[in-house]
Amino acid sequence: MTISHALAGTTLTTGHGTENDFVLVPDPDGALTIAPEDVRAVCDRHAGVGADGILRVVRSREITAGAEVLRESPEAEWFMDYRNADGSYAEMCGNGIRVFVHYLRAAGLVDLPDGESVVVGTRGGARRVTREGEQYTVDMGTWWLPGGARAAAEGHDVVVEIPGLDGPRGGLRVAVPNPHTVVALPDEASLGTAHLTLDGPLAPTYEPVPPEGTNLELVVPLGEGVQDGAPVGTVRMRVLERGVGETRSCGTGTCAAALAVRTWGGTGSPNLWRVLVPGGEVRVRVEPDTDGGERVFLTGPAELTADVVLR
Ligand SMILES: N[C@@H](CCC[C@H](N)C(=O)O)C(=O)O
Repeated sequence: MTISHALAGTTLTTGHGTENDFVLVPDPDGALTIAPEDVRAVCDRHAGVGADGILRVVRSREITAGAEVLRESPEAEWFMDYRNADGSYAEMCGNGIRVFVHYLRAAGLVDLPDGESVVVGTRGGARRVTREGEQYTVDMGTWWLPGGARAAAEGHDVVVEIPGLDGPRGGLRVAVPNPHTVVALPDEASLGTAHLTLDGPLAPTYEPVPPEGTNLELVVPLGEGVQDGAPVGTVRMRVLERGVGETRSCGTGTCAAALAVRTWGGTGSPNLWRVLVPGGEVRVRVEPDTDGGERVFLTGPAELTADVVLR
């Protein structure tokens, strides 16, 4: 690992949300310029610290994307500057933002009593995060189907070839707001046989190719039940993340998975979902928005694991 002088000597913190893991880089005054190769070096699991991505902790006023967020949400003091392990930027990270808020609390940068919330800037806009005991609920904002009503009616708008599975599958694109493609599989056995890798001959192919890339979720709907008097659906999921590879969880991906299965289920499909991932379990809730659309909420845990000083 070669860490540039920009990060050498910095104390970083590692953490995860359902085992989707991150390195937090404190940079409150926006003094750091982190090159893509620095991100790759830190995230390298063999020669670096090892993580699915980094979360730079910076004040919104210190970063151009944060200044835009502040115009809409002046209370968003802190900005989650998320980078995938390959150094690329993404609009939003649903697991990362819970870990980010947990870090803000642990570092004494916010006071967040149980039941209260904090607004955090992201490249996808401002997001309100509410503490619920040891868990956090994120208002992930509005969601949409890039393929529109036609994709909803047909149930898919892209054809995906996934090595390890027998033949092409229909995928439904979901924006939350980062891009996802959700593919349904009939059973958990086929979920296990799929190859999920970003590069080389075993990488999935898409027709049409998503212009901004995509995260890919393979889902197996596991049925519906009732919880506290409300219908709740359950989904098992594996995910191949854009800019990372297969991860043990993806928060925006769990939202996309629940939203796709709910779309396929049609009217009367639950608004509450349990999504089971290799790294644990999260909950996804859908509510009507004031403008006629819908908002999606993600609830799950966050952990901090270590402080690391880079040499
Ligand atoms: N793991 C994240 C999503 C991170 C961004 C994604 N790889 C992308 O490029 O869109 C999550 O928990 O949502």
